[in-house]
Parts: sequence; structure tokens; C-alpha cells
Amino acid sequence: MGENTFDHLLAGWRQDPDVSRGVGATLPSHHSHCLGCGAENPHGHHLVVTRNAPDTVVATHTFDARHVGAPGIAHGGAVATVFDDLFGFLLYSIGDLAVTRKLDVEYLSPVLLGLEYTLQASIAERAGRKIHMAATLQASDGALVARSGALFVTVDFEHFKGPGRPS
Ligand SMILES: CCCCCCCC/C=C\CCCCCCCC(=O)SCCNC(=O)CCNC(=O)[C@H](O)C(C)(C)COP(=O)(O)OP(=O)(O)OC[C@H]1O[C@@H](n2cnc3c(N)ncnc32)[C@H](O)[C@@H]1OP(=O)(O)O
Repeated sequence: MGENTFDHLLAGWRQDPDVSRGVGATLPSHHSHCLGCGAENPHGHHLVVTRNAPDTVVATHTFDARHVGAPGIAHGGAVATVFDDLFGFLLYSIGDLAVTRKLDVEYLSPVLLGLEYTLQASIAERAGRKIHMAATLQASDGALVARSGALFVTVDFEHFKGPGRPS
């Protein structure tokens, strides 16, 4: 991503973090090449995420051959990627930038390739810079297949600048 593009992204977030979008709204991707939600990342999950309550977001996802771990089963890291990115959409409810400090995933049953799953994430608690979040991944029959918890920590814009990062 070119530096002008990244500056533009940060400026856009600063001006309008989309916190005002209503329940039922589809939220903007983090950026076009984001591994979780960017439409232009050929390796990405292309998540489309909707706000279904003020502090809750939902998405459906079908893992495919790009995400295979054991034959027919999604790689655990791919599942964690999707949880992490979904948590990133809760920042639109908060209006502050934050990054993942801790991510826990419980794999209760295999996540199968080619089946559509429903994911939901919500804010559990906010304390100072810390934002605790929780999420579920359910099969089409409602069975709980995986769940995740995350600790995000708010950061300022300078976090995204510096060595190795776009300036
Ligand atoms: C959504 C809008 C986007 C718009 C576009 C904008 C452009 C940006 C583009 C896109 C972004 C969105 C993309 C979302 C994708 C999903 C999110 C990711 O994948 S993020 C990448 C992975 N994560 C990192 O790379 C972090 C690396 N870690 C760090 O940089 C630091 O560790 C950081 C900033 C997280 C914290 O460092 P410290 O030095 O500032 O803070 P300390 O003091 O260590 O911790 C803060 C508090 O947290 C507690 N804490 C830390 N670890 C804890 C733990 N394990 N359990 C409980 N508390 C803990 C501490 O005790 C402290 O608490 P006390 O404030 O004192 O009360």
C-alpha cells in the first residue's frame, strides 16, 4: 500500500470512524488489501460484516481450499484470522483505533471447508485502553463450533508509523 493511500486511510478514519452507522448497516472493510476483509486481497477471506446491534457485528463465512489444514478441515490459523478481523470491526462501534494484544480460540469441533458458518462478535467490557471482546462461530444448524476471546488495546495514529511501516 502506498504511503499516500495509508495516510488517506488514517485521515478518513480520523474524520469519520463510522460510529454513527446504524444497526443493520454493512461496515466498510479495514482497507482493500486487508487479509480478513479486503476485496482486493487474493489470499483474503473477503469478510462482509454487518452491525446487528450497537456493540455486536455478524458475518457469514465459507472457508475454501486456500485455508486447508488437515484435509477437508480449515486451518486453525485461518479460523483465528477470521475471528481477529471480525473483532477489528467492533472498533467501528468504539470510534478508537485499537490492536490485538491477546487472542484466544477454542476449537470445539472441526471447521469444515465448503460449509457456510455464522460468526458473531461483541464487546464484553471496556476498561481504560483495554477492550475485551468475545465471538462465536456456529454451523448452519446452530451448533457452536468455535469461540474466541480477545483483548484489544487502544493506540494512537503514531502506532501505525515508524520503521517498516508506511510513513
Ligand atoms: C477498524 C478501523 C480501521 C481503519 C483504518 C485505520 C488504519 C489501520 C488499518 C488497519 C487496522 C485494523 C485491522 C484490524 C485487524 C485485526 C486486528 C489486528 O490484527 S492488529 C495486529 C496485531 N497486533 C499487533 O500488532 C499489536 C502489537 N502489540 C503492540 O503494539 C503493543 O503490545 C500494544 C500497543 C498492544 C500495547 O502496548 P503498550 O505498551 O501501549 O501497552 P501495555 O502497557 O503493554 O498494555 C496496555 C494495557 O493492557 C494490559 N494487558 C496487556 N496484556 C494483557 C493481557 N494478556 N491480559 C490482560 N491485560 C493485559 C496492560 O496491563 C495494560 O493495562 P493498563 O492500561 O495498565 O491497565
